[in-house]
Amino acid sequence: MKNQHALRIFVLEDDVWYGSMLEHYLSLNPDYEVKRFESSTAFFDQLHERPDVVTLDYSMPDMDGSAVLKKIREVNPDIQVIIISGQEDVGTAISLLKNGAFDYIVKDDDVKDRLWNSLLHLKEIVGLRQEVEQLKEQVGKKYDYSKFLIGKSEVMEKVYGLIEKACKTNITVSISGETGTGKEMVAKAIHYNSERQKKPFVAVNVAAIPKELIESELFGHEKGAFTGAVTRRIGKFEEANSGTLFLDEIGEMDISLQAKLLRVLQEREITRIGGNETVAVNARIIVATHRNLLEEVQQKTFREDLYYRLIGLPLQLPALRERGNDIILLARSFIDLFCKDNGIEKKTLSQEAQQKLLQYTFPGNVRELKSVMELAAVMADAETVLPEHITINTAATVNDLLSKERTLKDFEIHIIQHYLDKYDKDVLLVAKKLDIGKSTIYRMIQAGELSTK
Ligand SMILES: Nc1ncnc2c1ncn2[C@@H]1O[C@H](COP(=O)(O)OP(=O)(O)OP(=O)(O)O)[C@@H](O)[C@H]1O
Repeated sequence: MKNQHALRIFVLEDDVWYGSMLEHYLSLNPDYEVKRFESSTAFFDQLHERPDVVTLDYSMPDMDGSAVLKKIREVNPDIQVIIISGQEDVGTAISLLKNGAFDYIVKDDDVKDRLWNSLLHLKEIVGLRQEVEQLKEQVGKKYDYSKFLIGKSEVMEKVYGLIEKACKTNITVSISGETGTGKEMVAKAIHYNSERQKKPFVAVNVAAIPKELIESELFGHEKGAFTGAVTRRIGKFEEANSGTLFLDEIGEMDISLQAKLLRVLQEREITRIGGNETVAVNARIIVATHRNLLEEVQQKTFREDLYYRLIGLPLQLPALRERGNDIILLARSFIDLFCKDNGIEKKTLSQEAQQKLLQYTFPGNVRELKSVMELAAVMADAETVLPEHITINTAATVNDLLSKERTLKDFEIHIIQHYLDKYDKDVLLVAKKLDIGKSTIYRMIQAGELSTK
């Protein structure tokens, strides 16, 4: 069976007897896989197999040792080379070591021992290097999904799976989700974990730019293209070249501009406003919307052809209220972050405060939770955040309540809960305000449908 962690050694030695001796000797170590070559030509033919180490006879008849070393380093600088030389020549040895040889061993009586020790040393280095590579890979994974994006719920795990797929190719990604669910963060996670990570990530919020300016913002303009265009300006498409262009709130794009965007995406080139020259576009596109674009297509406010161009890999971000215990993970992380940034002592989240958070529907999603937790960290004087430190914007709850389709029973529960929250859990007052029997409320509390914490 092949030993996955074996050190792969190529022995390049024209002296058959000497080479066989080295091959036999090194093969005694079960952690070494040894291959022997008698000519440089045969050796270079097999170099694509990427040995970890080469033991190189300095005086090969078909190519001199320095040239072999140079060529190996050009092909793959990770391959370590141990020179084995018939003569002790300090000048040559130094020059070879300077040029990247790992060791220089003279063919004398000690050659086997020295080679053995040198390889042990090297194996340690190669092992460490592999370990570093593996750790880097793990850190890389952690970087995107746990440092940036917090959440372990099943729904978020699915999102991570899609992000991983999106990172591997240039496919257009369309992210949808309510406001504050982390659409921009996801777009960044994709960019910074894709091959384009070292190139620019350029975000444009389509809704935030006046209609008249968006075209020049995206495609740029030439000097004098319109009043106020005093200099030539490149647009976001050009700025994001080789990188990623994130078009946020794409559903807000004016229908006439949609036609222009479609043309750019089809032809992969832009023309700056007022210009004739075309410029190739190589930006990866990620779009986001809080709207249901398919509905917009049906209502003819979004072009169907553009919709199909942009849909690519659809990634639906769940609302915070669908992420279960992620609310607590996020809440804790926001408190920690806030305390750290402001140099105040760490605070913990009491059980009751956690319950209060879990009962709220967070229409503003993660963004809202973040500001609620920052305020809570300020309000809590001691080291524990209690329910009274958590200020929930009840007006938003009503809006959210009515904007969602629910069963009548669900509406009932949410409305009564909203009133209980608003009136400090005063059941009698709530019963009076809603004109319902207090026993109805008590029964629902007992059934666990309502909370008085
Ligand atoms: N999973 C997450 N982990 C940590 N922080 C998050 C997460 N999701 C969102 N956030 C934070 O919530 C805030 C809102 O995120 P972001 O701006 O990405 O949301 P959005 O969906 O793009 O919002 P909008 O719809 O308003 O454009 C940011 O401060 C972001 O750092």
